[in-house]
Amino acid sequence: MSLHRLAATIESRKGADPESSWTAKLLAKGPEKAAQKFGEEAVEAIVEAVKGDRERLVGEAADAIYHLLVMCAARDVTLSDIEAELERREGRSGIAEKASRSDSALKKPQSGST
Ligand SMILES: N=c1c2ncn([C@@H]3O[C@H](COP(=O)(O)OP(=O)(O)OP(=O)(O)O)[C@@H](O)[C@H]3O)c2ncn1[C@@H]1O[C@H](COP(=O)(O)O)[C@@H](O)[C@H]1O
Repeated sequence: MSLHRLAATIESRKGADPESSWTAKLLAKGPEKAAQKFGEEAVEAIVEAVKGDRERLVGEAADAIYHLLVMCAARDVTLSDIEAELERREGRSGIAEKASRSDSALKKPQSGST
């Protein structure tokens, strides 16, 4: 299933019957619960990555991505919003981005300094 199909399914579950849909049930519990579930699933993926179990990591990564999208949907952040942010960053190395952040931190006056 493509991420866009998954995101559209999640969106369609807003207001659906929580008895028939896990997504609707989770969304009905609010953004905090969705965030908690994403945290749990992310930790499970981390555990499998550290252990090096490739097959289980695939499963946990899928759970984590699904729960990340539900958490974002609960705050009305769409996959398109995330893609737009990724596109904005495209072509800019993470190393250059980090360097520009530490440059600006150096230029920033320290709090309490005169
Ligand atoms: N990708 C997923 C997906 N990944 C994980 N899950 C569910 O997420 C839940 C999390 O598992 P847990 O073991 O943590 O759940 P739990 O222990 O019952 O939860 P707690 O009581 O601990 O809170 C399980 O019930 C999984 O089935 C998912 N549920 C749905 N989807 C996708 O979303 C679509 C719509 O699903 P429904 O909204 O259920 O129709 C499906 O067709 C899938 O494509």
